[in-house]
Amino acid sequence: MATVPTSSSQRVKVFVRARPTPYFASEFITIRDKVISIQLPVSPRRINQQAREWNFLVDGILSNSSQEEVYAACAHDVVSGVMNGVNGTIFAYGQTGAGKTYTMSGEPQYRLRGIIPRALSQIYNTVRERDDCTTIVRISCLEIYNETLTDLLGELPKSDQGSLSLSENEKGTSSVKGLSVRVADNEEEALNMFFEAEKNRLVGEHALNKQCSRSHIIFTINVECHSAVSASSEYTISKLHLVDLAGSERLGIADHSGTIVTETIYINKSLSFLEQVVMALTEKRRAHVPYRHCKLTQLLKGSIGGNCNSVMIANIWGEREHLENTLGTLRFSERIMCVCADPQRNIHYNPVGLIQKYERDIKALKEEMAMQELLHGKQSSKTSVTAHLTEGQVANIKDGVKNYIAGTTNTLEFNSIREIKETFSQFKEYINTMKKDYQEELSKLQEQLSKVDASLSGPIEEKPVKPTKGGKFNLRKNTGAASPTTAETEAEDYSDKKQEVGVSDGQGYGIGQAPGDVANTKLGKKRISFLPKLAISADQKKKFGKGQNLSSDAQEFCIDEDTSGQPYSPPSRVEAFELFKKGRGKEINRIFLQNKDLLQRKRKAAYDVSCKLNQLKQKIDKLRRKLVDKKKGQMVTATTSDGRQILDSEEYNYLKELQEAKREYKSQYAILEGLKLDIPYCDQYTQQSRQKLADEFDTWYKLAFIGDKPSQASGEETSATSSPIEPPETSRFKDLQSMALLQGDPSTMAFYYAQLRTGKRSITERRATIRKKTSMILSH
Ligand SMILES: Nc1ncnc2c1ncn2[C@@H]1O[C@H](COP(=O)(O)OP(=O)(O)OP(=O)(O)O)[C@@H](O)[C@H]1O
Repeated sequence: MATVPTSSSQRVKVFVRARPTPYFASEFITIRDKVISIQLPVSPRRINQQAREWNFLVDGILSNSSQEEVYAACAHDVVSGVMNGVNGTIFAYGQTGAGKTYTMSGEPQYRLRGIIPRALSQIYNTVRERDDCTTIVRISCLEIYNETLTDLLGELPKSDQGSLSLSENEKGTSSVKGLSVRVADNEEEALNMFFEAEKNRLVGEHALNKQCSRSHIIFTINVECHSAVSASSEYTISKLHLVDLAGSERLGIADHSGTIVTETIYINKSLSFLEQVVMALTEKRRAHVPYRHCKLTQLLKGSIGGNCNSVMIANIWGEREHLENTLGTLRFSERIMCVCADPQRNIHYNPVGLIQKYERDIKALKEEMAMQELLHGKQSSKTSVTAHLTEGQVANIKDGVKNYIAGTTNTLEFNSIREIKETFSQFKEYINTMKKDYQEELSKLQEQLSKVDASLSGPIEEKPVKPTKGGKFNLRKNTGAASPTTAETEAEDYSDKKQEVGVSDGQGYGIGQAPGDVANTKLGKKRISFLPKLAISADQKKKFGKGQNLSSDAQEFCIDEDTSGQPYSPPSRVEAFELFKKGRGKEINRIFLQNKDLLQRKRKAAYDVSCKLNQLKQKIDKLRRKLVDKKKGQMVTATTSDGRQILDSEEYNYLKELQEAKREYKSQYAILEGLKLDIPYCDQYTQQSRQKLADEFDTWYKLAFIGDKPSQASGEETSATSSPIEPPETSRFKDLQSMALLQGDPSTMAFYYAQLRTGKRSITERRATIRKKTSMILSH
């Protein structure tokens, strides 16, 4: 005999409910806690009769218990399990008149309602309490009478209904073709269905019961739960079978006639098949369980034990005349308690989620295979199914590396050796691209520097030249290797021209030895133009006045064909700067404007991309909301009869659009990241060229219009020129001032000009600083 599993959660549970009666055979039936003992009376006609006593241990004995108590003991936990996705079965077994229908359906009074209406109540209470879950409740009710299936909730009257047929899917689960499965949105709707089924069920009169059920009734509640808070593709579908079996008494066919005989045959048959199924289920070694012998066992396949919570209520009628039937019911109880159970949640996946899950599984398996191949040295680039990463995978890795470098993420995930390798190669590619960009920038910068240097007589070490006899200064050109092309060419030119001061070098400066005829710097003497192509007009000259305050050096650079000997004053810095930009500073000004323009374009592009990203974000949010709404809508309508969710074309389009928007968002985000990297870089170049322009202008202006005083050369330093190098604070301040000038605030120039005159800056030092800064940026 099969043994009863120790834990009640691992088997079918049994509760005995005794119908109240004033004639309870207490001398033969004893109830102690969970044990019920039956002692059959000794028959006086039998000899050598052994004492006939049986003890049955069950999960609970409900004697004189209210409907509420019965529900709490037998059904509450099963219904809770159903709400969590675990199937449940509660069925009443017992002889006619023992109270099965009273237990399952109850009486019309609310207080006396049975397990089915109470279960519906518990289900809807739970639905109301849960706001993290969207629940759909579907109801069906089936009657098995004489091996014929009847839909008790069918639209057509019983007489017009064709017979329903049973079918089995590939998993072996039985279903009834054509059975109505109705969605009940609330408790009231569900109770209406229950009452409708009660009304339609077949009831006959029996000697022992005026309202005798001549059929088995299976009332089924399907509960489908979807998460309302997460976009999980997972959901549960569970079913609760509430079964009111026909009376189990073994009545002799001879006791009846006609219809009752047929009914009795069918009832007896189906209940004995049920017993056989139960017996088979308790035998661990038995491979075949005879479910197919009758409709009842076919329909209850998998609902007794297995993965569901099963409870049997054994209804007994404890009067002396029913002792045999009571004994039969308790014996069946004992057997069914040996049926094992392993309750499990019924988790399902919607089709899209399922595809995604399969894709993930396939990917994981491929990676696993690749790892195995690699570990066993069998990696073959052509034969292996995982030989190459897909374009999408490579793009993902590239994005990951970019984000990692930009600091938007701190982790990189790998699923395989190939991904690790690809990540390294993406890093390498990134570094190479950066290196190339920097090299290009470096050569551009060097080119710019050499142009500027050339415009300032090449990479000059400007040295105060010893005053000539006339006390004039010459600029000596350094023809060293630092800027060979321009400088050397020019040096040759100058040697051809005997390096005469005052001969235009095409760059604005006159260089070389001063010819004897310009040794004197008296005003009114003919000078070579410092701005050869922008000769100062007569008006300008008038305005500037005559250079009486100019240094001898400035006088040298200023053109003045007017030899009237009138006093001469320098132009304002604003005016001079305009002239400078068109002449000597043309190239550096062009570079500065070019850098500034590039910076502005990058900033504008970054702004445009940010706007686009915001729009995309809004679109994504909107689509997500639409999908959630759609999903909720689907729960009511878009489901198949077996409870599977259908993805309609609208939802599919939303998903597609969402995917597209996400892809676009990702690519725009990558562009923005690139721009974010570019902007500081361009900004730095703009600042540098701006600074360079300001510096060159200062130098030019001082040399052209103010000049080093001869006293400096002779060692008579003034306070304004006492230090050749400005202290850093002054330098920084000056930088700002120059910037203010360049940013178009000329009204402040007088002030800045005065400030500038307080210190003298070394051009060589400034150039060295610029070069140092440049090399720092490039090596960064
Ligand atoms: N626990 C109970 N308390 C009060 N009345 C009960 C109880 N059990 C059964 N009865 C009464 O006994 C009668 C028979 O009960 P019921 O119809 O539920 O039996 P049954 O087992 O379903 O019989 P059948 O198999 O013939 O349908 C009913 O009138 C019912 O009200």
